[in-house]
Amino acid sequence: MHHDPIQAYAEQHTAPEPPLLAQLTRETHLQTLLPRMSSGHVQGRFLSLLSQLMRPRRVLEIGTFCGYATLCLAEGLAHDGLLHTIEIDPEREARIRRYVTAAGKTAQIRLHIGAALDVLPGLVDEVWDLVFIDADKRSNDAYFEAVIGQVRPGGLLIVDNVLWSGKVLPGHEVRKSDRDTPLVRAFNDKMAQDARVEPVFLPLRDGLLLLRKL
Ligand SMILES: C[S@@+](CC[C@H](N)C(=O)[O-])C[C@H]1O[C@@H](n2cnc3c(N)ncnc32)[C@H](O)[C@@H]1O
Repeated sequence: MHHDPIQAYAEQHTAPEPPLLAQLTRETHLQTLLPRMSSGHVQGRFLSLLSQLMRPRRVLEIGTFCGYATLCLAEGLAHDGLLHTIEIDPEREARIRRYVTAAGKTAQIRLHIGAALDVLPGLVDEVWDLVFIDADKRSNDAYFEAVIGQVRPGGLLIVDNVLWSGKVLPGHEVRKSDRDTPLVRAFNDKMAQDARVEPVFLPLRDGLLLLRKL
């Protein structure tokens, strides 16, 4: 995890990872095939910071995986706040619930197992303060369009992996079989022009796109 010296330096000068999250990272590396999908130390503290600055009443996460970002985004919830998180893979459920319980957040975190576009219609009455889009990347636009009408003005959407390992850059040649890269690119380009949001593209880790709803 510390092969990149800039990453190591950033971690050493960021608030420490809470012990429960360090334990979740270890377990994710030992027990899952794609541990890199999980948010890590610096990105996690950044999500926590945004949550604590905003004090959101309603948070939505699309793509839970092991629940690392879920716990970070829940750190700043208002006293009556709720976080809804959606994960398609039922094999993730037991671990997520175990860590939500260990964090003492069972009353504040609602886990939905299912495909995001099937679950979201059941959440149409919510008004989102903070949304984290981090599921199948080719669907970024579908998730954005599904939720943008429910984000309050001044609310924030965060989209992860918008650098897509650098494959979005103009110089990168996209293989014919690669259906994701053109869609990640198209979504990023659309957001740079979209009058509904003010975008800030942060090259943190695999790229975080911050979108403030106007
Ligand atoms: C990058 S991981 C999420 C990481 C997590 N947000 C974090 O930062 O720690 C993406 C997750 O989205 C899930 N996923 C993929 N397609 C989905 C869909 N259509 N609906 C909901 N979840 C989906 C995958 O099973 C995977 O666990």
